[in-house]
Amino acid sequence: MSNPKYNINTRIVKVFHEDGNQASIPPIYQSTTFKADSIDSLSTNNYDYTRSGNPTRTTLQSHLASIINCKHTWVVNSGMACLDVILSAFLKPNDELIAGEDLYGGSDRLLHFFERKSNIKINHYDTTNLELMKSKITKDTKLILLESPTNPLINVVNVKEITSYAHKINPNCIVVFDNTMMTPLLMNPLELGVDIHYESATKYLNGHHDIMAGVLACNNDEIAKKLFFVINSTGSGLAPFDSWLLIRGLKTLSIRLEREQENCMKLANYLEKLNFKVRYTGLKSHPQYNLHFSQCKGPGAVLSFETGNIKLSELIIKNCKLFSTTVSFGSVSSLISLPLKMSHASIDPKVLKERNFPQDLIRLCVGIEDINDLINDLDNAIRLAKRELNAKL
Ligand SMILES: Cc1ncc(COP(=O)(O)O)c(C=O)c1O
Ligand SMILES: N[C@@H](CCSC[C@H](N)C(=O)O)C(=O)O
Repeated sequence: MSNPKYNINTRIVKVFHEDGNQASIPPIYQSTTFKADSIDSLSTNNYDYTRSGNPTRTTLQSHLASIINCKHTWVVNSGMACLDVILSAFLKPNDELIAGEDLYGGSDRLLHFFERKSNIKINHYDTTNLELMKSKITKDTKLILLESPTNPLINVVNVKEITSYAHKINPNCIVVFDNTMMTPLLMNPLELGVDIHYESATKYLNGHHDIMAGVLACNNDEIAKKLFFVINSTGSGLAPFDSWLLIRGLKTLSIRLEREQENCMKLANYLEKLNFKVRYTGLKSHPQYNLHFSQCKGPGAVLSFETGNIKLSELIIKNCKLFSTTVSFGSVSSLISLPLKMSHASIDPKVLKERNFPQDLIRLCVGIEDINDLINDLDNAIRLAKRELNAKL
């Protein structure tokens, strides 16, 4: 277990490492092989091949264990690789899995790939409905995948209640939590009882949209071993240079998030005043505001809003200049997107319709820019969009 002596804001900056040369910053071990001491042993520090382990990756993993305050972490080459490793490690044909109805599009796509390929039974339910969840979890439920707040509908799930109920019904049920939206600074899913916490480090943890990475965390030795087996066997461990960049990016996580949340809150208030239906856990109008703050320390910096008209939404996005039109979130710069056609386009349109996915939903991922510039950009885009829409009528 990591040393909890320092507070989290100190732990994210203080990287412990030893390289033999007293380098202040952990070096990049850009080497695939490590010389063995003899044919019967590995190198002095137990490395032989970077797929199995690399000192830069080890430094990052220990650093993340200290931030998350957990026993084991593994870093892999994307958030989706985390889910792939988990499903490969724990599911076999005919196993039953429960997941949310509005989980991230890429997760939905991967689950259904496993369903077709390995005959896993996947049931999607409204994970925000605790009673419904309790009625669906059985002793045959092998794995539950939760996300909160969900991307992009910003629904909140009662993680502690669902997890303890699942463990009561089936002590071997693995509850997995995707913490990409919150990061370890705002939420600690392992403390809420989940078995595996994973997140896309491509987002907030790295924060600069220049690497893909994923983090897996757990406290159970057996689970950690099974995860490592797949990572080592398939070679999904994060490369040394990307590990080094992630160590660097992590150091500013706290101050980035602070500013991003502050900006996001102001944008949410601005949009709510314009009478858009705004989904943001920082707003008292969010129906699960209290639940969210009972399990998280902050609202995060992703909001979504409905304009009531898909054309209007498209025109708003088109007219933004400072907000880039792109998928992803968690970067220092602000982004705008239409999830239906972008991040969630991998879900069958028929399924999205069945799940009442709002077609006009705009997602904002808020960065650290000056808030006045962000509000002006959006204000200008909304004004131009309304004018263009009226001209077309
Ligand atoms: C909530 C969530 N989980 C997982 C992922 C997957 O992460 P990555 O893109 O790093 O594979 C994403 C986005 O891609 C996401 O939004
Ligand atoms: N074309 C990509 C889309 C990635 S979406 C990335 C991110 N999670 C988001 O929510 O914006 C794909 O096919 O996965």
